[in-house]
Amino acid sequence: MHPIVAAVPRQAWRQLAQRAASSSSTASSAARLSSFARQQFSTAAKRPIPSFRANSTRSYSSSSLPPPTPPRKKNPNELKFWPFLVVIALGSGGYILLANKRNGMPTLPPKKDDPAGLLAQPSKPTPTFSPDEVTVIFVLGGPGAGKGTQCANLVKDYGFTHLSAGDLLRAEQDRPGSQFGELIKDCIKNGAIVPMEVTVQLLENAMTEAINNGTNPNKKFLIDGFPRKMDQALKFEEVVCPAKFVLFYDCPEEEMERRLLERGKTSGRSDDNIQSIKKRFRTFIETSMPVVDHYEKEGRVVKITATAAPQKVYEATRNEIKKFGI
Ligand SMILES: Nc1ncnc2c1ncn2[C@@H]1O[C@H](COP(=O)(O)OP(=O)(O)O)[C@@H](O)[C@H]1O
Ligand SMILES: O=c1ccn([C@@H]2O[C@H](COP(=O)(O)OP(=O)(O)O)[C@@H](O)[C@H]2O)c(=O)[nH]1
Repeated sequence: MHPIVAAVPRQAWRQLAQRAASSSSTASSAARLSSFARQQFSTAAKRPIPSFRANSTRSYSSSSLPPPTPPRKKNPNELKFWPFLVVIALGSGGYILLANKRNGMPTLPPKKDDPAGLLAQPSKPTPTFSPDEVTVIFVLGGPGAGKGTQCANLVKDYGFTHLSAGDLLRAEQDRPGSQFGELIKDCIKNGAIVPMEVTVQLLENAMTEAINNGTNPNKKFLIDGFPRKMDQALKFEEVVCPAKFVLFYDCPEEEMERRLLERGKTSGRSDDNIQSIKKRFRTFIETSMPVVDHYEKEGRVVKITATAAPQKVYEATRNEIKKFGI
């Protein structure tokens, strides 16, 4: 039996035969069709439906030819191919037209001094500051973990310059005429991260100023609350200065929340309220912790438990940074 014949559902054949019987002008043609259908069902039940894949190499000899195909009723659900052909034809035509048009367009002349086009690729920038001359330590931890408190201690004893990314952003937000004021205000209130270009530039400017005005002769910087997102981390180390290591203050959320609500009584900060605090915690977990994990994998994280009293946390900090020659 022909594969298409075998694949026609039994119900369809029956309907076909019945319709033919009722509409046919001669009873004999209806009977012929009906008997043909019966024959097909009985053989179809015995023979498996041929699989095109299994028989793809088989050739039919004339003796094994399938029986004559019965008249085929058009299936209203049958997939129409002509719309696909039209789409393919139109697409190919459009492509050819475009390609021909481009052929006539002028192209950039090859550079004489760069025949291989290597200079066309932007080269990796050299950081503004060399880590051999400038020491950068990133200070990370959740909001309220005590980063600012510990940085103040380190400044006193080690002569670091403390640059808080949050403080720099708040100053830029309040600077008259700043084009980023509104954006920064919005981000801080919602605990979101300000686009890295702004923060990286503010930090680089502050470092340059501290080095140039002689307030930081030993060129040691604590960069507090930064980087809070992977793109910032990569960008800063690429264009400004690679960091020596990361000081990470680890503190549970309940404790940080308690500290921030207490700080909020006097800080005047737009984000030291419970709604903003919750958003900041979320950003910290989702966006900033991956930065810590990244540096941890590189063996560049000094992790300090920040739940004890400030002085105890500071002692732990001193002990740990000794290991990095500080
Ligand atoms: N170890 C600590 N124990 C209790 N309170 C602390 C501790 N460290 C800091 N604080 C207080 O918690 C609040 C948040 O500290 P801060 O240093 O401003 O955190 P961060 O810079 O990480 O946001 C401040 O009010 C600070 O005085
Ligand atoms: O690199 C940074 C650092 C801070 N912020 C924004 O500044 C806010 C306050 O940061 P800060 O470090 O001053 O405070 P913390 O949340 O650590 O208490 C953050 O929630 C962010 O909205 C930012 O966008 N990028």
